[in-house]
Amino acid sequence: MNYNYPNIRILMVGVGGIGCEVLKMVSKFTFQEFHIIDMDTIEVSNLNRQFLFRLEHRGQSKSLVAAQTMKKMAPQLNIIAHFAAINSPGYTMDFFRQFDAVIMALDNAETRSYVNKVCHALGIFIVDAGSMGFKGQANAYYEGTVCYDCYPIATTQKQYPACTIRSQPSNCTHCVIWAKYLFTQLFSGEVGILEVEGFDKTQPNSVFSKFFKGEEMPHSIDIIDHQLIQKYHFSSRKESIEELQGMWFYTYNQLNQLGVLQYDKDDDLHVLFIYASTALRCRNFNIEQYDYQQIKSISGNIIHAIASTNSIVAALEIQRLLAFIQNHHKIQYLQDLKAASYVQTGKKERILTLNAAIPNPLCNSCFHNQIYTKIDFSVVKIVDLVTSLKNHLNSELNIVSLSRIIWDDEDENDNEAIRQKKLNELFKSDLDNRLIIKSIEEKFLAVLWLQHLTDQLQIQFIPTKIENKILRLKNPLQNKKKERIRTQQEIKELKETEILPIKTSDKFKIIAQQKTEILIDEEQNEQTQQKKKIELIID
Ligand SMILES: Nc1ncnc2c1ncn2[C@@H]1O[C@H](COP(=O)(O)OP(=O)(O)OP(=O)(O)O)[C@@H](O)[C@H]1O
Ligand SMILES: [Zn+2]
Repeated sequence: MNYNYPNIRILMVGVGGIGCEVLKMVSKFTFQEFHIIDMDTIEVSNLNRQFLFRLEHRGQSKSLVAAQTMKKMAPQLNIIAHFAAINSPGYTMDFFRQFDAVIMALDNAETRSYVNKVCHALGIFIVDAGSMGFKGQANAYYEGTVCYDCYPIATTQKQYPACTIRSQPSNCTHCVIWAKYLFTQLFSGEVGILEVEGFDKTQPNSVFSKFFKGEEMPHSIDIIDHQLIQKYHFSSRKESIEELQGMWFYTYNQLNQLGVLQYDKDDDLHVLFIYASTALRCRNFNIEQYDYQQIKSISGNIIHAIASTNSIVAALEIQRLLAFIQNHHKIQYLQDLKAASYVQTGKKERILTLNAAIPNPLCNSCFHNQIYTKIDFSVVKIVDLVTSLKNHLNSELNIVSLSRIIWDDEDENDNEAIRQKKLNELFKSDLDNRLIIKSIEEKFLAVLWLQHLTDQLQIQFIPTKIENKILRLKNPLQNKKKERIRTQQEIKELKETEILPIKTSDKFKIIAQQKTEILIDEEQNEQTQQKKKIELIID
C-alpha cells in the first residue's frame, strides 16, 4: 500500500488518548506536513493509554513530546507541533486554510463545534472521533453532509469520561474527576494517579499543602486554622474557604482511619470529601462550582477511558481520511461513508450502520453563505461596520455574535449604546468575531467572519528539554495561499474569497472582494429561494 501523500497537509487537534492512537497509525505515512496541537501537559494518569508519553515526560507539553517521539519513529511524517489551544488567538482562518483535512481527537463539544464552524467556512474536510468507555464513534464531515452542529447533542448526558486530569481544569467536572482520583490515591491504596511524592499521608496539613497550595494554581489556598479541623458547616451552596477547609480536614481524618476504601457514591462521608476537594480546587482555579447534588451525581458516573476503544475509533478516523484523500472527487462515496458510524456495545455488536442524517437547514455552522475578511478591530466601530453592511445589503439588519446581540434595527436604544464602540471593545469570546446577519424582512441570512488585521500566530513556550527545532513557527499572514489539489479546488469553488489588503481609515468601507459570487438564500427552500449577490468592494 502506498501511503505517500506529499501534497496533503493535515492538522490534528488534540493529542490525548485518541490523538496518540492516530499518530501510531500514521507512522508509516508521508504527508507534506502533519501539524498537531494541544494545550495540555502530560499527567501520570495519561500514561496507561497515551503510549507516546513516559513517566519522565510528566508536566511537559503533550504535542511537543508527541512530536519529539514521532520524529524518531517516523521522520518522513514531517510533524509540526503547536503547544496551544486551537481556539486561542493567532490560530486564525489563515492558519486553518493551509490544511486539506482536520482530524479532531478531542474531549469536549465546544472545541469540536468551533473547529467544525471554521472548517465549514473554509471547506476543509473533518474527521472526528470520540469514546466513552466501550462505546465510540467516528464521523466525517464535509460540505453537503450533515455537520457536527446540525443536530444538538443530548443535554441529559449522564456519564462523564474520566479522561485527562487536567492540570488546568476549565470546568467543575474536571475538578470532580480530579477529586475522585485524589480519593483513590489517598484511600484506596492505589498509586501513580496523582503525583505521589511530597506529602505524608498521616499529616493532613502536608496532604492539603501538596494539593491545594502552590504556584501552579492561580489561587493558592493557605491552611487557615487548626481549630477548624474538627468541625465544618454544610449549610449553603457557597461555603467559605474556612468551611470548606474544615469539611476537608474533617472528612480526611475520618476516612484515613477506615483502612482501604472503595469509593461509594452513597456514602455521605465519601461524597463529602469529594465535594470539599472539588470545591477547593474550583477555588484554586477560579471556576464556578456545581452544587452538592450535581457533584455527587458526577462522581458516581465517571466512565473510564478504554485504550482499545480509542484505538478503534482512531482507525476509523484514518479510514475516513484515506477515503477522502483517495476519493475526494466522489462525493457520493463520502456520503455513503458518512452513514457508517461505529458503536461498540457490551453485546458484542460491533458496527452499527446509522442512517445518514440530512444537513439541518437551520444550522448556521454549515450553510453556504459564509464570508470572511480582515479588518482592524481596534479602529473599526460598530456603526461603521453596520452602515457598510446595510448599504451593501440594502436591508434592516439583526446581527448577533456568540455572546451578544451586536445590532438590532428593531431596537434603537440598544444600538445607540454601542454604536461608537470599536470591535475589540465588544468581542469577548472565541467566536464573537463570527457574526450571524439576518435581514429584518427575513430575506436572507449570512455569516460574516471577521479577523483582526494584525493577528499573529503566537505559540507559548514552556521550558522543556525538547529542542525547539521541532516547532516551526509561522506567521500565517505571510503564508502564501497554498495551491490546493485540483479536485478539491473544484469542490470548494464557492467558498473561495480573495482577501485583499484593507486600508483602515475612519471612513471604513467594506470589506473584501468576492472572487466568485456569494449567494444568499433564505431557508434553503428551493421554491422561495431568493438570491442576492453581495458585492463587497474595498475602497
Ligand atoms: N481547544 C483545544 N485545543 C487543543 N487541544 C484541546 C482542546 N480541547 C481539548 N484538547 C485536547 O484534547 C485532548 C483530548 O484527549 P483526552 O485523552 O482527554 O481524550 P480523548 O483523546 O478523547 O481520549 P480519552 O477520553 O480516552 O482519554 C486533550 O489532550 C486536550 O488537551
Ligand atoms: Zn450543520
